[in-house]
Amino acid sequence: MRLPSSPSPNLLSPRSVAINASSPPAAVELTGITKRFPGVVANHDIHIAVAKGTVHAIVGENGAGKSTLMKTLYGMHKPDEGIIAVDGEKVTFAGPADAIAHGIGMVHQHFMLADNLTVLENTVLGAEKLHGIGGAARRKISELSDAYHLNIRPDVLVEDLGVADRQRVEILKVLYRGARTLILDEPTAVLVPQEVDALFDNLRELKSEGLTVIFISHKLGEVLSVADSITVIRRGTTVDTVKPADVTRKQLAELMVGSELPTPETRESTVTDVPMLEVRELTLAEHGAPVQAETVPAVDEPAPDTSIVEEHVGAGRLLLDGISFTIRKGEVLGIAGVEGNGQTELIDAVIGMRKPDSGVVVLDGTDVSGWPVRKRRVAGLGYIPEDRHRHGMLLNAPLWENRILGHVTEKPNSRGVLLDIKAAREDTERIVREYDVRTPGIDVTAGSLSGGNQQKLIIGREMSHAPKLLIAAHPTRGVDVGAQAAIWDQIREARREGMAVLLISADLDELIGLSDTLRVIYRGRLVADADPATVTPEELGSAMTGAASGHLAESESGAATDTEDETPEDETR
Ligand SMILES: Nc1ncnc2c1ncn2[C@@H]1O[C@H](COP(=O)(O)OP(=O)(O)OP(=O)(O)O)[C@@H](O)[C@H]1O
Repeated sequence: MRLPSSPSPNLLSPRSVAINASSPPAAVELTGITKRFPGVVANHDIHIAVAKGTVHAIVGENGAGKSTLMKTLYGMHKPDEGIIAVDGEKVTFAGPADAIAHGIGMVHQHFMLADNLTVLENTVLGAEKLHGIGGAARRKISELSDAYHLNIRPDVLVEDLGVADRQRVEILKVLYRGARTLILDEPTAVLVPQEVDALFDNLRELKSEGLTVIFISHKLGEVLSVADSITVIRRGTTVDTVKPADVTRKQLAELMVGSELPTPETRESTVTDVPMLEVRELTLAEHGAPVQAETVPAVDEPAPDTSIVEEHVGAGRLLLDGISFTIRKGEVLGIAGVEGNGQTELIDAVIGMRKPDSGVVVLDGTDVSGWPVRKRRVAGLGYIPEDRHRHGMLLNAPLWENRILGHVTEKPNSRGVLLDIKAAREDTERIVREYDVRTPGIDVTAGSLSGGNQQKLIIGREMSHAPKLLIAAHPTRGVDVGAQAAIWDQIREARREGMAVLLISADLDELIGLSDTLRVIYRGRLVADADPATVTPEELGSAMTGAASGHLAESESGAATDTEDETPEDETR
């Protein structure tokens, strides 16, 4: 074991936890787990003991082997070596059904809910034998919701729920199936700070009832605040299990990476006067329904009721309601908002995937409103998509083909009208090197990369074309702290050379740290703006829920103050 600085005497080695004979049996104990894939040892001699009634975090770099380990524990992979014990009993799982039968449940990062079904229907689906599909099931759901303060009603439609509620439905589904140990894969990645606090309250509630939670996270501050124990995995193996009180964030990061972390550079403004993207009065109504403007708080009205913050924009309402802004060369415009408030539609309209009902998109002085996606891409638009599995990658295709994706007609991928496979392959090798994509080679499928490494490949691809405008949706979601700092540096470097960036992120530290200008989107409208130099995540979070509007950074108390509505031209001070 090696701690980079000031080792603490209280650090527990994973083995010492595992063999402590006086403790009650661990909820879950993994001993000597090894899992190999072709060309990769994803897990090697893993030792973890998770004490009952605790929250146990698993941290590690992208590709360290966290998801593989959790999938093994959940019966999705069969370990090549090693023992899994649940409540002191050795078990083998042929599949997730076996894991569930032993009280182990998993909440995946990508929710697996059918939007058009109710909470009840989603919950009983595949588990009809437990409590049927009617009254008994409804009662059980209400009981669980009350017992763990999940605040979920059985008869609401999932499509009417916000992200945090959907996550609670996933947790409820797992509890409904009798889980006593819950595995959560990066549960906070999609949540705003207030929602993270609520989730952590739920986790504490579960813990106080004797349940056990194992969660994967890249957010070390959160890990330190909620976990009872933290296991660090590096390059496939457990390097340490520590108590949060015994390590600092920096020590934890260094345990993960095995070296000093890069320090982020200091900021200097590179914003020019040259508009790169001008968006004027973009309006988009939900398809097929009568258009009725959603009332949002006028800047001089009192703050609205925040109890409805997670309500999604409903039928017939405007998904985008007169959105106008300008991003200049060398400027990062960050847009903060609770997911589902128009961010996706805004990106779709700018990139050309969705046609707005009205409004104009001007890229580098040219009106591109009627242009298809491909033409906008060639004109200099780069795109880091929100959902890399749906838009950014072909999971079954090798890395080098994914490098070509979206840039078929551009250099180095093509020469004239012909594909230049050799050059594309060489360039993929370069991206793998420069962006530290951990992979056995460029011929493996993108689907076999860990989530963070997929993201690094997409960023490398998009940055390679030196876009004039980069649309970056959650660019570092699922990416470890070291890679996050590297990606931020890449974006800053390109910005210094004149790239404009439209940044959408649920990570408020990222938004504040990277943006030159900040706007808040709420129910399809830009309702507030803030100075990234002075605004706090809490102030921003509050504006995101519709509780504050206007210019956020001028109030001494930290609460928002109101300003006059602005014209598009003067919006990007
Ligand atoms: N099905 C698979 N086939 C081949 N290789 C795989 C497969 N699943 C994972 N791997 C490889 O195993 C290693 C560990 O991946 P894993 O997804 O467990 O990492 P992780 O720690 O969860 O990373 P991240 O933080 O990026 O999600 C990586 O090198 C990955 O490419």
